[in-house]
Amino acid sequence: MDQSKEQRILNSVSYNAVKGDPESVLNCIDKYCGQYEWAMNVGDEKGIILDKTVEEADPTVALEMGTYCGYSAIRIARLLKPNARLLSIEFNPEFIPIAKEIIEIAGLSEKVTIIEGHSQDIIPQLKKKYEVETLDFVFLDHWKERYAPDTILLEECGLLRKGSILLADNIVYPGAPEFIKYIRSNSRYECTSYPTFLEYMKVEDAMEKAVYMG
Ligand SMILES: O=C(NCCCCCn1ccc2cnccc21)c1cc(-c2ccc(F)cc2)cc(O)c1O
Ligand SMILES: [Mg+2]
Repeated sequence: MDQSKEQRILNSVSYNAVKGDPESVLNCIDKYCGQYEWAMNVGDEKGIILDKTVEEADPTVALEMGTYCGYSAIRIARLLKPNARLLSIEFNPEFIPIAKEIIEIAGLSEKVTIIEGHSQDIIPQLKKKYEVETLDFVFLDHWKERYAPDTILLEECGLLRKGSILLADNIVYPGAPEFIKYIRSNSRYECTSYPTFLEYMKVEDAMEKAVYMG
């Protein structure tokens, strides 16, 4: 059976990246997906917004929804302080071994825990099963129609604290209109929009930052 796009991305990283060097893994994926096969990594342009937001949050515990090949997990984990950790939820089982291998090549396996499942099932388990008190940073990059209900679920599970920072990808393309409606009309969030471009394309997109005020 011929290889998947995600396996070809792993091949390219495995062959071209410098082991233990997260920047070289990110550059390799961006080059491959920019030149050969588009893929839904947050990419190098939106990646800078992600970097800045992670640096602002300086999280001890971070959550990501939508692991895919591990690109944003590497972007986040490479900025984490010692003993800080990233939990990343992925529901598509075929992506998980590929993401694990790419994160391993970046030398960041100790900082990243990939959890297989649907966000709506995993979020309620984070406190007890994954020993999370509250989340300092959340990156939303999974099903766009789940951004709003999962944000509400994070609140209901007591996983957000005063100052928790949420960052959502794809606000314009593919779009997350229900999330925008919810978060911008909710006085408990301070929202900022970052107009940008879709990964590897000259197509407009945006990211939304929402700080939970408790
Ligand atoms: O769909 C996107 N991402 C989500 C993929 C599926 C996530 C599934 N999943 C993962 C964890 C998880 C937990 N619980 C439930 C479900 C879960 C996406 C799409 C595009 C895109 C596509 C086509 C196009 F022409 C232009 C743009 C660009 C992006 O940046 C994206 O992020
Ligand atoms: Mg995305």
